[in-house]
Amino acid sequence: MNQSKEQRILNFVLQNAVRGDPCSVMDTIDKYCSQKEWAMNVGNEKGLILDKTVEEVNPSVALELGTYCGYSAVRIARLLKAGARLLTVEFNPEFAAIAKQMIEFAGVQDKVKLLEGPSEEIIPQLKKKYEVDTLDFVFLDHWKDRYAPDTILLQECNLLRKGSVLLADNIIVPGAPEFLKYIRNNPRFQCTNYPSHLEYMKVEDAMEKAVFLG
Ligand SMILES: Nc1ncc2ncn(CCCCCNC(=O)c3cc(-c4ccc(F)cc4)cc(O)c3O)c2n1
Ligand SMILES: [Mg+2]
Repeated sequence: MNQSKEQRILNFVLQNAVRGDPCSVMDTIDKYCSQKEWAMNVGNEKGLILDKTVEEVNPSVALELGTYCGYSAVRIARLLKAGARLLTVEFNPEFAAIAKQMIEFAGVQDKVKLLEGPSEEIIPQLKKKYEVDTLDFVFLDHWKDRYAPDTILLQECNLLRKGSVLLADNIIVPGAPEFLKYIRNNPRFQCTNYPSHLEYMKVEDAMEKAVFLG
């Protein structure tokens, strides 16, 4: 049974990155995906926008929707202060298994909780099952047509507080037009667009930051 692309990415990291060094893991994934096989990690250019946003928010509780191989989970977790945690949601069991190993190899497993399942099922469980009060930061990187309904669901579940920050990937490619329409016309959010490029490509992409005003 030949390996999946995601298994090849993980193996390349296990063989070439430095165990316990998150930056080494990120750089090794970026090297593989820019030189050998493209993959939908947020990448280093949009990754810097993610870094700046996480550093600005300095979240105690962060949520990521769409873990994939764990690249952005490692990227976010490495910046979290002592005691802070990242909950990351992935519904593809094969990707979740890869991400778990990636997160452990990077040495950030104590800060990350990987939740397997669709966002629409996990979000309503966050308060009771995962002891979340409110979310300081949310990174949206899952199905692009789930960005808007899940933003509504987060509000319905009282998971956002005044100042909670959402950051959405892929605003241009693949695109999240319904989310943009919803969030930019909603007076309860203050939006900022960050032009960038699709990971590992010269194609234009962008990220959108939305601060919940309460
Ligand atoms: N509801 C729910 N709950 C939990 C979940 N966990 C996973 N999923 C499903 C997520 C499926 C992957 C999402 N990501 C993307 O599709 C994506 C695509 C591209 C891209 C592709 C081809 C191109 F030619 C150009 C750009 C680039 C990106 O940066 C992307 O993030 C879930 N869904
Ligand atoms: Mg993405």
